[in-house]
Amino acid sequence: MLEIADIHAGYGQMTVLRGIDMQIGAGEVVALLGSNGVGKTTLNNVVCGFIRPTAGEVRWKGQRLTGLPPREIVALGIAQVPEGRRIFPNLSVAENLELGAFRRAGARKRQNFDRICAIFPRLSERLDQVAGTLSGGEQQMLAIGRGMMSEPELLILDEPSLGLSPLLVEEMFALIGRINAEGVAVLLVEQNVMQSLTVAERAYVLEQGRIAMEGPAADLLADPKLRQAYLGL
Ligand SMILES: Nc1ncnc2c1ncn2[C@@H]1O[C@H](COP(=O)(O)OP(=O)(O)OP(=O)(O)O)[C@@H](O)[C@H]1O
Repeated sequence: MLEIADIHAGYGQMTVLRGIDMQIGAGEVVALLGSNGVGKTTLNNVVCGFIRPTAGEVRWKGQRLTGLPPREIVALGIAQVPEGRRIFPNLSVAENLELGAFRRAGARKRQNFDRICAIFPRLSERLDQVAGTLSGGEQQMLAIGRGMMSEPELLILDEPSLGLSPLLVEEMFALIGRINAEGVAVLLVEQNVMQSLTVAERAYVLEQGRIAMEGPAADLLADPKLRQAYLGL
C-alpha cells in the first residue's frame, strides 16, 4: 500500500537518509525503530509531505506522493500524529477531535466521532474538558484520536509512548492494537523497542541513514544483534 523507494533526504548540506526502502501493507502494523537522531522523524515527514526528498519517491497505492502538499496526502488516507502531542490547549476535547475531521461533514462526521469515543473511553468521559488540562497521557490519546478523525487507512504515530508512565505505555500499545483491529494500518515510529516489537508484525531498524535490519517482529526480537544493541540483553 505504501512504498518508500530509495529515499535520500536531509537538511541543507547534511544528509540524514541515505537510500531508504520500506513497504507497509494494508492493515499492517509496522515499527520503525532506531536511536535518537537517526532520522525517524525525517522519514516520517518525507512520507507526509513536509520534507521533499533529494532522491527517491514515496508511492501510495501506486500513486506518487512525492511533491504533493501535506493536506492532499491526508485526503488520500494517511494521517500523522507528530511527536509531542500537538493539541489545541485552549479548545475542548470535543473541539480538538472535530478539527481532525475537517474534510468530513454531517452524519459521517458524527458517526466517526462516536467511533473514536468508543475506542478512547478516557476521552469520551472528558469531551467538554479544556484539552490543556488533560494529563500527558490523555493529551497523547487526544492527538491520536484527532488523527483518527480523518478516517485514515494508514496512521503514522511518532513516538506515542514518549514521556508516559509504564502503565500508560501499556495502555498506549493496547490502544494501537484496537486501532489496528479497526482495519487501520499503523506505522509506529518508536524508541521503545520491546513494546513495539510486541505490537508490530514487522519492523525496520534505522542506523546511520540506512535500514540496518528488517523482518518479522518475532525474528528481530530473537536476533542477538538487535537484543544486544537495543535491549541490552
Ligand atoms: N529542521 C532541521 N534542520 C536541521 N537539522 C535537523 C532538522 N530536523 C532534524 N535535524 C537533524 O536531523 C537528524 C535526524 O533527526 P530526526 O528528528 O529525524 O531523528 P529521530 O530519529 O526522529 O530522532 P528522535 O528519536 O530523537 O526524535 C538529527 O541529527 C537532527 O538534529
